[in-house]
Amino acid sequence: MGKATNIVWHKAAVTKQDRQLQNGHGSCVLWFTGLSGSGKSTLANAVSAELYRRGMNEYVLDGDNIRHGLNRDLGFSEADRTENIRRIGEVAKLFVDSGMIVATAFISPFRSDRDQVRALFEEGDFIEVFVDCPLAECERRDPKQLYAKARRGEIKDFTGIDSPYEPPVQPEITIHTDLLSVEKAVEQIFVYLYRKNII
Ligand SMILES: Nc1ncnc2c1ncn2[C@@H]1O[C@H](COP(=O)(O)OS(=O)(=O)O)[C@@H](OP(=O)(O)O)[C@H]1O
Ligand SMILES: Nc1ncnc2c1ncn2[C@@H]1O[C@H](COP(=O)(O)OP(=O)(O)O)[C@@H](O)[C@H]1O
Repeated sequence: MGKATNIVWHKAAVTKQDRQLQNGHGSCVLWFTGLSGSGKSTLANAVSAELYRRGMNEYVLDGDNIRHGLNRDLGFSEADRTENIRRIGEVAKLFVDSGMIVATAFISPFRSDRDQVRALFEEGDFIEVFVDCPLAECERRDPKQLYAKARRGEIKDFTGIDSPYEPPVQPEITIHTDLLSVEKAVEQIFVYLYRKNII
């Protein structure tokens, strides 16, 4: 429950359906979740670039970037990660309402937080994409050298090392990035979007 009282929802003159009709495609959130280095940002951006190339309305919300602005007041405690994901869920909902296909790239390690976000959306609008990659491979990639720092004890509460990651139970899409190329993974996501008549 929010803190404010005496607020009344204002119905918009232009609806999500109006925008989808004008755009010629549906809107949804592709919610990429997985360990650091699993490939969330790479895939979110690759999908987004291909949607853009085909003339569709898309946007990427990325953990590292959002934490520089909107969520700069949040750290990596359990409570802060929960608040981080709650806010992004609300932002993603606005994007979906605006008729966009939005790709989010957040570790979002807690199942209950992801389920809370799912509950904000209409059936079918929330597409959980599990970027499944073994910790050993993420650590081998270590694109930002963060695992190395975490192993040396220079970063505390690092996901997969000393902070938990709860894998999705029934994600709409699972991508094994240790086995599949980026191109094939993008193809897999496009097949899903076509099959669901979103694009
Ligand atoms: N302690 C700790 N644990 C995990 N990740 C850390 C941490 N400290 C910094 N980073 C960097 O922050 C990125 C994760 O931010 P997110 O907003 O996606 O995290 S969360 O969803 O709130 O758990 C994450 O980005 P990705 O590597 O792209 O996942 C890291 O670069
Ligand atoms: N099949 C793949 N899918 C996604 N990323 C891959 C794949 N194979 C190798 N990589 C590499 O793994 C790293 C993943 O980093 P990034 O996308 O930033 O992950 P995350 O956003 O999950 O932290 C990149 O350097 C990327 O080039």
